[in-house]
Amino acid sequence: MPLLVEAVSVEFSGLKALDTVSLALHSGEIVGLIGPNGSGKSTLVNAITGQVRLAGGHIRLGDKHLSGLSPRQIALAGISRTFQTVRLFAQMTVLENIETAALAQGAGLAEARSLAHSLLADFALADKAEELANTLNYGDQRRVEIARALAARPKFLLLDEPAAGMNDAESETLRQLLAELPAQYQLGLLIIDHDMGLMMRLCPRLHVLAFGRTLTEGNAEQVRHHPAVIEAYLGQDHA
Ligand SMILES: Nc1ncnc2c1ncn2[C@@H]1O[C@H](COP(=O)(O)OP(=O)(O)OP(=O)(O)O)[C@@H](O)[C@H]1O
Repeated sequence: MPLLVEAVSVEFSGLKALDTVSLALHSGEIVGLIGPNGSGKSTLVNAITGQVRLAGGHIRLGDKHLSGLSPRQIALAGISRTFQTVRLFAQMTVLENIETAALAQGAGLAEARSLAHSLLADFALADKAEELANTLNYGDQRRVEIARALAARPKFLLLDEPAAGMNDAESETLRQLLAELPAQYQLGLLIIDHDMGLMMRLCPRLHVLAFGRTLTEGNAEQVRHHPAVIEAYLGQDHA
């Protein structure tokens, strides 16, 4: 059951943040969403999760229409996300952060606890289970966020800049972890990040946005050499 973004447009007081963007994401695959600052990447994730209203187009999970549903309903339908900035419950333990997400999706107490322990083991965070979330180092906090998003047992996971603020070693550890997720948890992964090294190595398919429109889609080699992509990135400070 693919996640389908069909000719989606989003406007903010006249500005077209997204203009007829289409994208398909299947279970088991990783798609990277790249583009210069302000090109509409976060807006696309916000559109999928119901955080912004569509000015046009549709979003579907297989036959089920997601557009028009509330963020909560969309989450319950199987879409989880993380945000650009860390949004953990700072005064809860790492374990409680993950358990809470499982409970919110309807898991029972015992089930939530066992799922949380197994996620912490998968993410090499078991020894941090009883620590307060805000005492963890930055890289660990970002991994707890991904584990928490997985506690909802999503069919699709949308990650908005998970490597932001990470050093090269942390980013490489994250890449290895993310590469395993689609097979390990039977999900499709959509990832936004400005770390082009990470994106090119992690994502077999890249979808490129500029000024709210799709520039191209392809593998790392195709995208890297695409004249319009080179031009779009040359027009800004960093890529
Ligand atoms: N809530 C909002 N209200 C008004 N304008 C917005 C809002 N959210 C985004 N925008 C505008 O929409 C455009 C796309 O923004 P968006 O954050 O989706 O880009 P992005 O590609 O994720 O950028 P970055 O890489 O810097 O995070 C920008 O011009 C931005 O200023």
